[in-house]
Amino acid sequence: MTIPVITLDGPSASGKGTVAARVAASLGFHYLDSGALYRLMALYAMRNQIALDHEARLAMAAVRLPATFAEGVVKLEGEDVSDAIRAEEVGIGASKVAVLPALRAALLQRQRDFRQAPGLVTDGRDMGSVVFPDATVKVFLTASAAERARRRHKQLIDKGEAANILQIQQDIEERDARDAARPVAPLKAEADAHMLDTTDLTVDQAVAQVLAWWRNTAN
Ligand SMILES: Nc1ncnc2c1ncn2[C@@H]1O[C@H](COP(=O)(O)OP(=O)(O)O)[C@@H](O)[C@H]1O
Ligand SMILES: Nc1ccn([C@H]2C[C@H](O)[C@@H](COP(=O)(O)OP(=O)(O)O)O2)c(=O)n1
Repeated sequence: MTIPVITLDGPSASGKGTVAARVAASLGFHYLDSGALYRLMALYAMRNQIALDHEARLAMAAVRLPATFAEGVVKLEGEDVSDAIRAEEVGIGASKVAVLPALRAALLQRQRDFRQAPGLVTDGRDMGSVVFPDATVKVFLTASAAERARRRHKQLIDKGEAANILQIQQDIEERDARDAARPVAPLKAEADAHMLDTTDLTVDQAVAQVLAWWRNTAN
């Protein structure tokens, strides 16, 4: 029997990670935040003075990236970088290294290894299109750019970071444009994905909708 996978793809701050983690907890499934891998690569490059477009060096580093994920803690070379990878400039850097085909290829198997019984919930940009094209349920999550900027702004303020909502919206829109325009694994809704616009939904409502699609497919 193939191990079930639920994929959530979509633009920045649409709520993918929040919904995916909740769905995974509710079903007792594993959870993969694929964006964290791209963020780790960006942080690694920034810390080691590797240019964000140095494809050969970054692809090589991706294969043996000394990173671990355990109980919500992300470590790079043994150091807890869970907060560091969430910084806005690391998100922008992640979107830049994510255009490199060799780096994406180097991360592919690493992501597929997360497909473990009893199942996996994963979020990113190409989970349903490239990494798990045979996923049981595919969801494309969206929200208006203004609502997404508001959410990211609130997240940063709650963490005690200074943030300007207009700057955030501009960064988000630039990042989405780059993620959607790249030739390899661009951000786009698959024909077989369920569309979920969360602009006017609560987290509970979004989670309930994904679980309903899962139950319809699994039974
Ligand atoms: N309906 C909703 N669905 C998902 N997240 C929401 C919703 N409403 C508000 N949020 C909030 O939006 C913020 C951004 O969500 P996050 O999961 O980090 O997005 P992404 O992984 O797409 O970047 C979180 O603080 C989350 O609680
Ligand atoms: N499967 C993925 C996941 C992320 N990326 C890239 C593109 C995104 O702009 C960055 C950061 O992704 P992440 O999901 O962590 O970002 P957000 O939380 O949605 O703002 O990584 C990707 O190309 N493919």
